[in-house]
Amino acid sequence: MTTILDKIMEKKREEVSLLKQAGLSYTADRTPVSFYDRVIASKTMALIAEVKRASPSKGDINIGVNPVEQASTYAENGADAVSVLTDTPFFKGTMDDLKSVKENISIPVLNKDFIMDEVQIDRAYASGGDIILLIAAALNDEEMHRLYRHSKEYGLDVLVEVHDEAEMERALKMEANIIGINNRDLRTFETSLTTTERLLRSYGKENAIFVSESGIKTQEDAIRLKEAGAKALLVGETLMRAGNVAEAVRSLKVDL
Ligand SMILES: O=P(O)(O)OC[C@@H](O)[C@@H](O)c1c[nH]c2ccccc12
Repeated sequence: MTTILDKIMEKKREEVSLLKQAGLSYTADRTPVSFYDRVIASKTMALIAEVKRASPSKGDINIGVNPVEQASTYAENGADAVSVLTDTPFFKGTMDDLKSVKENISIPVLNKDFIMDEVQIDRAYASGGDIILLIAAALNDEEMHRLYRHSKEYGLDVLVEVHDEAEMERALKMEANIIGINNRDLRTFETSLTTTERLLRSYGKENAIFVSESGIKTQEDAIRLKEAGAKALLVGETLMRAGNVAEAVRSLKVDL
């Protein structure tokens, strides 16, 4: 069965090959802002607030959003990082979104994309990204290790995303210090917060920051995930659709 993740990765392969053909050299001299250090020092559950115009599972979510305004509202109301979707074909985001957001806020910025090659990490670093996403379901161990190491050479934080026990084992084995548990199955789109609860019952004592991702709507959800052992949340759709974004951000920041 070809899943949506397969389709995305296939399309991404074309994008990466064009990117390499273009032969641009990405140069920058900057020190990324650490999300890890911020979470370790925080007395509240950390919030990664996402700029997400559209998605394959939901279609258009908030197509008219101004990414800079949205991200600034996130930052001003206590978000600990902003995630910017930069995939265009499936999520309608761009690298320019990431750059303009970075220019306007000081909290760390996550380059949310489907990374499969070093060149995307070079570009993320040069564009102001502070955190890289590596999706275990989309990469084998050799790729994960290689891309993880490459990110670390720039001083970038890496969020390793898992969805089940086998992927969690792989993330822990490579000593990832920030592990995202995606409540959404990228193959079927089925979303349930019990994914975080189940995985943290088995692995919650391990030495990593666990980020619960996707399908988070209310303060009750945030409290439930805190009780499961998550130290951070990644929230997109709820914030993109909120009538009062500032209030929605504040309601998701709960004490640890
Ligand atoms: O909009 P939600 O349900 O709050 O989800 C946010 C985020 O977790 C989701 O966008 C996401 C998690 N992992 C991903 C990997 C690729 C693209 C997107 C994602």
